[in-house]
Amino acid sequence: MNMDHVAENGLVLLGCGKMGGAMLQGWLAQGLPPTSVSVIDPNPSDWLRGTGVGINGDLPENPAIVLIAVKPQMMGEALPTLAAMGNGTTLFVSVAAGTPIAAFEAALGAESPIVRAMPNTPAAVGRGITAIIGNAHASAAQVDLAEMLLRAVGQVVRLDTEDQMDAVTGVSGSGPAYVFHMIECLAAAGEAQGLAPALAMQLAQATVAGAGALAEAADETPAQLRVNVTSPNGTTQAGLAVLMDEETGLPPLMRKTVAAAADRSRELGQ
Ligand SMILES: NC(=O)C1=CN([C@@H]2O[C@H](COP(=O)(O)OP(=O)(O)OC[C@H]3O[C@@H](n4cnc5c(N)ncnc54)[C@H](O)[C@@H]3O)[C@@H](O)[C@H]2O)C=CC1
Ligand SMILES: O=C(O)[C@@H]1CCC=N1
Repeated sequence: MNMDHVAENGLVLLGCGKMGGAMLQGWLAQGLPPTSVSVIDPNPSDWLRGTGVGINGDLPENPAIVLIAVKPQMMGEALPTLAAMGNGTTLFVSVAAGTPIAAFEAALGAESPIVRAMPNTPAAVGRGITAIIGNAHASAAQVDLAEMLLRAVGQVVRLDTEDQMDAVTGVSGSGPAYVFHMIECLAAAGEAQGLAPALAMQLAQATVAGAGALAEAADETPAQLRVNVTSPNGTTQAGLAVLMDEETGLPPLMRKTVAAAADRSRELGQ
């Protein structure tokens, strides 16, 4: 099974908001024909209308993949729509935070192949990372198919157990928001030091993007890259003394942040 299988048999996207849209944008950019995509969404965006995909029209009888990207809170309403789809070969892939595989098996039948996935929005520019795990009825070929589809929009990692998904959600699913907030805070701190807002934002944005690119490209660890910036008794050392404080700095704050997101993921799964 490959992308041609998806193009031939069709992909149904249930919910095309920020995450569904980010992935769709990536797939279309990778050459998935818009005519092979059918979106179900009561509130299609202008961007979606301009893509040429099918919107709220006829659905393929046995699509290769049904991708579920509605809010976990909307799942109760959305699942009955799904139950009518697929014939045992259709693979269901859910990106919903919290919602366990068991909830889909209850709605779709325990024999349905299901992959639970946690992507993130950098998928829109092909730089996402998605963690996946299949249920007992997802064949190796079907998990491979999900991986191939998601690899079109970034990296893919496979999990050993479903309960890892809560921590993954706290780190990489929600993670882009932490980084965007860091850009906001860095820019605001620059303004507090007298820089004009636009200049402070340009410096903050380029610094985070550049540091991310360097961290990915370099052979050194992030810890070594940090040391490389830090001259003895220099400016970085003074700044890091605040940021790295084990009681008031980023380490306890990041632990609390990721724990709160992971806890919320567990809560959504109840
Ligand atoms: N936004 C993100 O960074 C990430 C989101 N997710 C997951 O993706 C899912 C969607 O999240 P977002 O895209 O952020 O939300 P969103 O609110 O932007 O998109 C949800 C979409 O579902 C549509 N919708 C509502 N009811 C529907 C129904 N009954 N049938 C079909 N479509 C329906 C809405 O019109 C909307 O376009 C959630 O389950 C979330 O946990 C996962 C990883 C990252
Ligand atoms: O905030 C949320 O619940 C979703 C899941 C991960 C990122 N956004």
